[in-house]
Amino acid sequence: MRGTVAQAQPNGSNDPVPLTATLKRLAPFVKPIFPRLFCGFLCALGAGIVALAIPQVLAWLVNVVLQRDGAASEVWISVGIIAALGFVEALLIFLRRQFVLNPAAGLEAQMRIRFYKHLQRLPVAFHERWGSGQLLSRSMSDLSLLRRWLAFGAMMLVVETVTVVTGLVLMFTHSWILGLLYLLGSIPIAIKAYRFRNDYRAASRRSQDQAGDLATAVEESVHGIRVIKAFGRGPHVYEGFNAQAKSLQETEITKAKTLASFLLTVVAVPETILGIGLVIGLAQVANGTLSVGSLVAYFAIAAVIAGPVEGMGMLLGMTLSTKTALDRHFEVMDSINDIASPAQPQIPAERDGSMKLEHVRFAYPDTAGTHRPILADINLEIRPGETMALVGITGSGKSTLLNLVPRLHEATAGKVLVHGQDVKDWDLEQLRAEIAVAFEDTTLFSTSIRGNVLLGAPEHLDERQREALLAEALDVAQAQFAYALPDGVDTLIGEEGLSLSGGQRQRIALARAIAARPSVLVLDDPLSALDVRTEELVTERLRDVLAGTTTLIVAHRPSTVMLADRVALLRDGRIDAVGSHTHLLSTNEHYRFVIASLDDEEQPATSEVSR
Ligand SMILES: Nc1ncnc2c1ncn2[C@@H]1O[C@H](COP(=O)(O)OP(=O)(O)OP(=O)(O)O)[C@@H](O)[C@H]1O
Repeated sequence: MRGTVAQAQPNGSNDPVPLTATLKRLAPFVKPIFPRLFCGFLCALGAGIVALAIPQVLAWLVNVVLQRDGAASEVWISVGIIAALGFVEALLIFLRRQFVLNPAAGLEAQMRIRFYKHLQRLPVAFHERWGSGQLLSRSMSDLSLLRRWLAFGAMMLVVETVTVVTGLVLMFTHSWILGLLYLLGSIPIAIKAYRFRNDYRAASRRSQDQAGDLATAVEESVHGIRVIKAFGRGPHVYEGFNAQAKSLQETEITKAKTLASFLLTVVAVPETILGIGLVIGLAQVANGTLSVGSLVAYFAIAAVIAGPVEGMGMLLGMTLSTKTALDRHFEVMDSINDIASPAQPQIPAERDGSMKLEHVRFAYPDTAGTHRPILADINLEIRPGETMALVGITGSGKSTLLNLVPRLHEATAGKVLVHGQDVKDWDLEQLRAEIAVAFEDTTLFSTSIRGNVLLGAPEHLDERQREALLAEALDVAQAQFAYALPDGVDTLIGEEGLSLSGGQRQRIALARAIAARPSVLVLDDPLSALDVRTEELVTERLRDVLAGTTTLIVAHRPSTVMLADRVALLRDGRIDAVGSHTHLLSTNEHYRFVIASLDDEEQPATSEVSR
């Protein structure tokens, strides 16, 4: 199982980034949409102010109109003004939505695309370390949270603060004693808010990380459903998932309790203050120091700002969750892509088809320094147009070596040369266009057979040429079964090609490598899932195709070895011997051992060994 978030980014929750630093990083994204957000903010502010104006009209109605038995028309005017203010408030709320929704959704999409692009660029080593669920939750739910906060949370937090402050000022204008009383209530709220901020931020980080790990668990169990079922591990996997889901549930409950406890303070303190205020206010009215209208207005203002006061707790929680989401987003965006094109890529003098490894050393990043390097000192030359088989015992580093050629991993030391030029000096895209790869563990995409096979096909080809290429690749890979599928080569294959058999998937993947028309082919045991007869047919056709292509092929079967012009034997991180199959068989003890352990008794090579 890939690393959980704790392994992936150890600084996660222990080294919180200050809020201002996070917002500063968001600023360049917000800048282009700021005018619209600001208009939305003004509308929201206007709506808040209009809401506060209603109690003023109410005070006037009670103090002036009703006190002097005003005409019915004056009462109707007051009612009309209140209704109009209500309408204006609703209109402003509508306009706020109109101003902010589109830009916020646009920003979310833009950041998501940038995130995806960055993920595509990050090296394989990064993806091996990070759980897919973590990346999924960071690209989906974290950015949705940001959109909601921008479109609503951020501006409402400001607007509601302004509303509360304005309300307080208005309270002071009606009665400074009652205003001061209400203001005193903010002291316990501020103390509570400080504690809430710390507790909620920690819980929010934990819950978002746990949700990511849970998504990884779902992804892995869906992906590995066949293995789980076949080994009857359903209950075990369920228990593991259950434990993870419970941990998340507990964190969510902690989060909810933290918020609830804060909201309790936010609601209870003003309510208590209002109770005390009522007693003081009535006493003031009784001794004539406060008008009835002002007392009514005071309570109407309190009713208007009760919502914002309460809402500020929720909005503060939302702000903290969004900050966590942004920190999680930037953690991925800050991951350094250490396998990139050089500043000034070079073009090889001649595309001679050669491939060479000179004193290549490689250790996986997480084992570097603790283990012997997987590849200690590799020296290997593959001549132009030659097919070289790479054999070695399991775990000797064959796949690792192959990954160094298209720079899926970077050699720790030494040089890998393609067409005589160090792969580090190539433009990465050009290098990878030059090399086609087929892995034993095939990955197909949820699109048509045609889409999968022509994935790396040269872009300059016209429709007719592409069709011809598709037909040839399917033919060489013995994947004609594709034509018999319900929609032929346009048949959509399920996620990761699960609707195909292992052998069929391998043949499609092989066809994909062939259709890329590479000058260098890197094949990691691409025939392992084929039956002997099909392998024979593929091998026969592949031999023609490989004739002009420099090929490095990892072989687990003698029949694959037979494809090669020469064989390289990998042992203890070094190339132990290079030569023809028969030469190595007769001269190298370890080669005989490796070949004897390969899994194919039917093939001539094995018979040779056994003879
Ligand atoms: N991402 C990784 N991080 C750390 N170690 C790894 C990683 N991938 C492979 N290894 C280790 O590197 C060694 C070589 O693995 P590799 O897959 O290259 O061997 P191989 O010769 O291709 O094996 P096989 O014949 O079984 O396919 C193994 O010990 C493996 O555990």
